[in-house]
Amino acid sequence: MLKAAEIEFSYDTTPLFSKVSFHVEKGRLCGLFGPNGSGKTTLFKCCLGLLKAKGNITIAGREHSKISTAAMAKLVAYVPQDHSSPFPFLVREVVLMGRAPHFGGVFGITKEDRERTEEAMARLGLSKIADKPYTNISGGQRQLVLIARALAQDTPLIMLDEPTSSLDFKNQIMIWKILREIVESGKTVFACAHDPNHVSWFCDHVLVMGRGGLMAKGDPSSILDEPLLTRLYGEICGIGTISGLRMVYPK
Ligand SMILES: Nc1ncnc2c1ncn2[C@@H]1O[C@H](COP(=O)(O)OP(=O)(O)OP(=O)(O)O)[C@@H](O)[C@H]1O
Repeated sequence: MLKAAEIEFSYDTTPLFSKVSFHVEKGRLCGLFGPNGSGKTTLFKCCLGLLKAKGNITIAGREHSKISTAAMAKLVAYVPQDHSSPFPFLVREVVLMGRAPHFGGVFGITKEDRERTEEAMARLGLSKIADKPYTNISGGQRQLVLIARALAQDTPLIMLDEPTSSLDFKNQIMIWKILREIVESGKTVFACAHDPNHVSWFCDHVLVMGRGGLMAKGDPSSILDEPLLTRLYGEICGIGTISGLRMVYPK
């Protein structure tokens, strides 16, 4: 679904990362894991064409630089790490914006657009705050609204940058379960995550960013082992099993 070959990007004279190659396969949930500042958001922005990288990126078999903005909006939904709006749009209006790539010319907003908006809000438990201004809700609620907007956009690929960073425990698990349902319906999800447990519990595949590029990729439970976590964070992580569930815990 998303293929990157030999990607290199620099903000200044020194590359932040180079030789980054990976494949996010269709119908899979791929995690992007790595320490603060390792370049995960930057790599996402390169994949989305928001930053220009060296190398080759294809989405759904099409070379990324040749995809128009309108076509890209039907292919990929992006949930940024944080977002604020200067305008007091209602929650419902922000979610409806996800439908913009589907608005039908003179027909404008259709019944289907409105139904998909209501469905996405209901799925994320937002219906009760649908008429509240987006500027007057909490950071966690804003994060849920952006995820709802991406679901309403109904694209084959969804990219989420730390989608659960502002959420309480219940909502974190709800989001990961929804992401699983999405991939089980045939769509593809690529998500940055900081919690190794979330990655190993919910992702099919993981890419690990280290200093200068990718340091590992593959099956999360075997890749995120103690030696790798020690290389990333020092000697702070142990790995055990509780009720059959693999658990990374602080030593
Ligand atoms: N616009 C920018 N100009 C210059 N340097 C930048 C810019 N944006 C990010 N950086 C630098 O690039 C590096 C990677 O940043 P990036 O946000 O991609 O990391 P990240 O892995 O997503 O981090 P985090 O986990 O903290 O969100 C950091 O050192 C950051 O300071």
